[in-house]
Amino acid sequence: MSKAAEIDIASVSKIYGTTTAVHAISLKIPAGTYCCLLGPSGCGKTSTLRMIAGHESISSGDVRLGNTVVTDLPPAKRGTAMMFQSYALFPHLDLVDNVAFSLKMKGVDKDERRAKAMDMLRLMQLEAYATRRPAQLSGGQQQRVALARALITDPEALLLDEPLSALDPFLKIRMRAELKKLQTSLGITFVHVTHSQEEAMALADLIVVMNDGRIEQAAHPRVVFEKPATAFVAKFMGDHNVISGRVTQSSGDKLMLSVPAGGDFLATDDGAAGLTDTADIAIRTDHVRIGQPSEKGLGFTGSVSNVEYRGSSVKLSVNGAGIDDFTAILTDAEFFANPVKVGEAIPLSWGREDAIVLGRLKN
Ligand SMILES: Nc1ncnc2c1ncn2[C@@H]1O[C@H](COP(=O)(O)OP(=O)(O)OP(=O)(O)O)[C@@H](O)[C@H]1O
Repeated sequence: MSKAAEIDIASVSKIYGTTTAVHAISLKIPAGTYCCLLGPSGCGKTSTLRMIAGHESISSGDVRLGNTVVTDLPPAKRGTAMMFQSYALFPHLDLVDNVAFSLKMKGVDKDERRAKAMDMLRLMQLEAYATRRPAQLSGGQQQRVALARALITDPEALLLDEPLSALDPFLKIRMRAELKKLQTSLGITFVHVTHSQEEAMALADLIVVMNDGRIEQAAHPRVVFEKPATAFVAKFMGDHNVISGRVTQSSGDKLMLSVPAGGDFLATDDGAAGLTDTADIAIRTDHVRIGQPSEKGLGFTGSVSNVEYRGSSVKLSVNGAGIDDFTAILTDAEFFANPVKVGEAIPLSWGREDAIVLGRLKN
């Protein structure tokens, strides 16, 4: 296998006619990283991946792979390989010829390319199926053929466009683990497009959250989870309550926010410095507890609007202080020690460190 390469995306834009799909994004993906491009439909993930692969022209900016600027190189000359969502296997060819296809295009002689294809099929534990055609395989096996086919060119980076979306939920989780294992053993850079937060959290060393053609945050999953950079990231990842309000007090790292026709909320965070006008704060759903706050602004009293049992945890939705569907995730033990019902008024609270200030995107 080749060495892994860093991918450097410098001020890259994609414009289709009058639509700007990607707005001058910059991102460095260190060599050997498992990177997930994550975001809702239409946010520009696939366009970004296809520009790295060379399947889509770059409207402005540059992409560098290792020491080579690949912006104007055709896909086969970039040192990348792409695995498509639909796998794009040839139905009339057996697995060996499917996997060997790109070597055939490069003019590699038959014995050599078939031997290499068998090596790749062995790596994917598919050697027993070498003479079958794609239709005679399960979804998971087809996916492994597509991976073998992409990897046969010894790429420095593998680009994967929603590689798990065609699989049923059980197989998805199994193949997810296999992808991670494969990336770890090959040590090459993977860039994987997904709209699933769970998939990105499970796989990535680097999560790049995109929205509307821009990068909202690029960080390790734990940082994205614990310290979402923007209100969009906090809402999209789904593990924070986001409170938007008017800044009524701001001094040092302390911020007091007033929700229209609602309560006052406190955040103590470096990001608070100098904020005026309006701001957003985020509170982790699994850090909210039932009980009176220890300090003004670290809780409110509201009415339970929904109780959802999830096995090891219980999700409460609470309306109050000008906020709808504020979420508290309690452990099952906590909840059942003191169960609450829909319609009941309860106090909720959290610690000082649990409320963080969210930033805004600079364009
Ligand atoms: N060939 C094209 N011509 C015109 N507009 C396009 C083209 N391809 C994509 N777009 C637009 O660019 C934007 C970004 O699309 P892109 O496919 O990159 O998003 P995505 O995040 O991958 O979405 P999805 O998860 O739905 O695949 C969308 O508004 C889309 O409609």
